[in-house]
Amino acid sequence: MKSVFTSLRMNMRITGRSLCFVWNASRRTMTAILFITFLLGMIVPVNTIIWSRFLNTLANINSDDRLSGVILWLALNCGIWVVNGILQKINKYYKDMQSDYVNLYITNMILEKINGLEIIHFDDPNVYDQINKVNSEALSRSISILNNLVSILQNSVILVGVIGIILLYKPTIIVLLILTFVPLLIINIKISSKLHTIYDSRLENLRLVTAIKSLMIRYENLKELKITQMGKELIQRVSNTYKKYLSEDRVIRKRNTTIQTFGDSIELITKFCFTLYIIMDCIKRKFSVGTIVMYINSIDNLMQAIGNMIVTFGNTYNDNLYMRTLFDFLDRETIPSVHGSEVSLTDFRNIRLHQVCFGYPKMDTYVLEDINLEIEAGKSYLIVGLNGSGKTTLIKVLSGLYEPSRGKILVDGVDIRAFSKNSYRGNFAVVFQDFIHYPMSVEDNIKFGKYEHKEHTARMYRAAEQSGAAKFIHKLPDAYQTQLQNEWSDGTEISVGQWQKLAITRAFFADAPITIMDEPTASLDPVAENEFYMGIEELIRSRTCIMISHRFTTAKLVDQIIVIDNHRIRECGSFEELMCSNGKFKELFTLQAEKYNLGDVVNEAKLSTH
Ligand SMILES: Nc1ncnc2c1ncn2[C@@H]1O[C@H](COP(=O)(O)OP(=O)(O)OP(=O)(O)O)[C@@H](O)[C@H]1O
Repeated sequence: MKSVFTSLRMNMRITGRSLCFVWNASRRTMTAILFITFLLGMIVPVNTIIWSRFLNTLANINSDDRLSGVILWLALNCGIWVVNGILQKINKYYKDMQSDYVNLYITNMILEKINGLEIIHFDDPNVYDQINKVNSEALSRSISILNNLVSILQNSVILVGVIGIILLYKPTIIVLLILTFVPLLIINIKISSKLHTIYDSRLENLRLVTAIKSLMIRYENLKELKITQMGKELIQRVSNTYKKYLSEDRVIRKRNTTIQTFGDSIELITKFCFTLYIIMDCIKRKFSVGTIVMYINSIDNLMQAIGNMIVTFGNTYNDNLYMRTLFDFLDRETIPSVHGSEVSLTDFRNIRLHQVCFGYPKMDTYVLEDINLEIEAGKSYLIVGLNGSGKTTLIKVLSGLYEPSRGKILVDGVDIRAFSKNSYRGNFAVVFQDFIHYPMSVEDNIKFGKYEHKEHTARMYRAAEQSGAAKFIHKLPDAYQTQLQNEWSDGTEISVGQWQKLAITRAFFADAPITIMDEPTASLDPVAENEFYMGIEELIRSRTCIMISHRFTTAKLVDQIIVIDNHRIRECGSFEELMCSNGKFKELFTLQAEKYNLGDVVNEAKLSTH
């Protein structure tokens, strides 16, 4: 019993919060809907009375002068239906508009929340399930919540009206009728709850199916899919998942249809019994035809209103299950990225990582262990190490995307936890390995590096010259205005290396105090790579720059090389120092130089270190 009350209280709380959402989405439209719905609800009992008057007048007709009374009641009845039709149409218009407003309101809140989440939240698969659910159902739930609200209001008004009429006749009928419907209400709620649990358990698998479907229509995936001919296998996997649920759904639907048919039959039999009782009783008490019809219609309306209310409560319960997920998601605790003091690194002296350890969630080992490192303003760094050694993780921690699990990061002695995350991150321009391909124009792809400087078009041209992107951009159909990607009208596809040049240009455009590039030349041809490094010499000298690269030709350009091995910093020093120390860097460098037949470079390095 206690759990029923807890559940009821929780549902009422959720319904209350949902109503606030609907109300806040557009108060004006909602006021119009409430007013019209109230009028529509009033029409039913009023019309019942009018119709009974009409029948009574008709039954008593015995001279011509009574005909005008009949016509009047009939005209009133007709007028009510016309008004009813007009109000229904106006209400539909407002309801459609309000559903859109609610959808927009909820979608905005979801997106704001997603935007406010930290990367660490996205390491949890439950977050994806939650986001997928709240996103995909936002529109249908907005419509449903609104319809339920309107239905509850309209049926409440009808109930009050017809209960008023029936009270004049026999109050006990109302109690009996309501009792008949209680089991139906419970069955309805049970069905909704069960369905929700079943659908919730499918979320991750359905998300996977959606991921496979979108994978199959992504342009960059097509070539590999055609060569490997894995399309059929992917279709099979999608189809198997659906088939599994289809057979589950068949059983559920069969059972629900049986229960609902049984419920409907009970409802009809109850209605027949009450109608029969009223007719017999009214004849015995010598009531007029109009009055008998009025009571029968009232019972009919009352049953219909209660039936509607039950369906609506079932739907509301269902919506509440969705809204609970939504509210849980919106209430997820996040530290606002603007929390803390502002920081600008335009004239910082150093950033120090002090005994920093970091492990991703769900991992019981550290990816970075005991990192002690000093990044000095104006110097350039190269981070090298084997795959998976923790290089990218180091820059994610350094740029404030993840907080260290242990240890601290200090800017000129001040712990970065004192700064607002947004403000601290704003000091970095980072070219990640998996940079974004914005489905927009070249100009947008560059200016998104620092959109508050979007008016600085000369800076965009300069950045494109520095990165070496300007040459290919000029050859595009609309140069900087060219829409990128084939899947959009007038879209142009560019090569992987050209995308990379755009990502680099974006970082240059940002002109941040610290520039970080993770494998910036991975997709560039040797000429482009050479041009790139010649082009960035000035950049490297003019600001703090950190690069990650497996190509050791970069090593001589930078002030310091940081060697990460097995999640720890093993060596740190200039090219000459590391070549002297006969450590990991020299081993890797020699290996690469020999492989690419760069013997001269090795010899030169050997000479310069002696
Ligand atoms: N989001 C994540 N969640 C869990 N583990 C992760 C995550 N990102 C990376 N890792 C793990 O952390 C380790 C270090 O990854 P990282 O990307 O830092 O390596 P890297 O040195 O940059 O490698 P590469 O040279 O291949 O780019 C790897 O073992 C990787 O599997």
